[in-house]
Order: sequence, then structure tokens, then C-alpha cells
Amino acid sequence: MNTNPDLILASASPRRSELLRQLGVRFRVLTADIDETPELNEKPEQYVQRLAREKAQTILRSAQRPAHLAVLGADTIVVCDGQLLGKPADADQAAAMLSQLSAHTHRVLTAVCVCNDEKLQIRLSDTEVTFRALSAHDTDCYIRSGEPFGKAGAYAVQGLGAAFVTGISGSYSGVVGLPLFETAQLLKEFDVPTALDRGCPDE
Ligand SMILES: Cc1cn([C@H]2C[C@H](O)[C@@H](COP(=O)(O)OP(=O)(O)OP(=O)(O)O)O2)c(=O)[nH]c1=O
Repeated sequence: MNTNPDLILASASPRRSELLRQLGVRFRVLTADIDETPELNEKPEQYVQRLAREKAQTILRSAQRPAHLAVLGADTIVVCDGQLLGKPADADQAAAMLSQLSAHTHRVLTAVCVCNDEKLQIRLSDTEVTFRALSAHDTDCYIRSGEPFGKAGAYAVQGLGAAFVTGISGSYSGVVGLPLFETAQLLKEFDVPTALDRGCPDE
């Protein structure tokens, strides 16, 4: 959706592009590479919102951005037993994350930030996800599928990982990486049209 975009999506995540397309937003992707190291004593809610803001602001300040366009950045983390789980660096980390999630309820936090030259707004989506107990065979096969990599908490609810999920309370799209209710609200505040605002969806 590159012709006459109404928004810049500051994300390399194919899931975020897919979800934004679901709203019928006309956007262009520019990716922001930021340092994702948590600060000392930073709470998960603060961390995820800071990262979403930094992703959006990095692109807002970049020379590549067409001056009039608002920018959207987002970040997703998993919090289990008070511990923050990001994207696993390797198979061992993925196995450790999955064993932590097994037979537990965890939270998935996704922050969305939209900004332009005048203002910046952030929304936070907080969803509870419950996993069934995972066997060593489940974990091994799942890691070999490759799906855990590039995903916060080492799973994808929109993929094979759905077989582990017994329940969700909150925003499904937030777990996948972009909470669409909150996103649509933010876009309205920035006068970025969705297909609903245009009166009919893009074909
Ligand atoms: C929990 C969960 C996460 N994820 C993904 C969403 C995000 O892409 C990823 C979390 O990593 P993020 O650091 O939030 O995003 P990203 O590195 O993929 O992309 P960018 O920083 O360029 O925006 O985990 C799923 O796809 N499904 C899930 O069920």
C-alpha cells in the first residue's frame, strides 16, 4: 500500500503490516533500528511504551519521512511471573521461555505510539493468555518449526502456537502485535483514515 500513504508504519514486523491493512489504512513502511535494552528497574509497562515511542520518534526525526505524515510505532512483550520475555536469541532461550509459559497465565503488553510534528499519543493493550501444560516433545517440535523466533515470548498465537492457548482475555490483535481497537482510536485523533472513514474498504 505505497501509493499516496496517509501514515508511516515504523515497523519491520509483517504481522503489524498485515493488521494495519486489516483496518484499510494506506501506509508506507520505514524501519527503525533501536536499542531494546531495558533500563535499570524499568517496569514492563514503562519499557514497552518507551520502545514504541522510540521506534516512532526515530522515524519521525529521519530524513526519509515525508514531512506531513504521522508515524506509528509499536512494541510487544510477554510478562510471566513478573519476568519480561522478549524475542528469544536462540533455541535454548526459546525452550526456557516456553517452559516458563507452560501451564501458566501470562500477560502480553503491546504499546502503540502515533506522533507527528505537533503531538504524540500512546495506548497500551494488556491481555492475559493461558497456556496448557507443554511436554518436552511439544517444545522440541515447536522450536524446530522455527515459529518461536522473532516473536515475544517465543510463540505466535496466530500460528501453530495457538495449539497451546487455552484462553485469552483482552485483545487478540494486541497479542499478535498491534491492538486494532486502540490503533483505530489513535488514528482518528491524528485524522488518519481507515476504510470505515473512507466509506468503503479498499478492494
Ligand atoms: C506473543 C506474540 C508476539 N508476536 C510478535 C509480534 C512482534 O512482531 C514480535 C515482538 O517483537 P517487537 O520487538 O515488538 O517487534 P518486531 O521486532 O517484530 O518489529 P519492529 O520492532 O520492527 O516493530 O512478536 C506474534 O507475532 N505473535 C504472538 O502471539
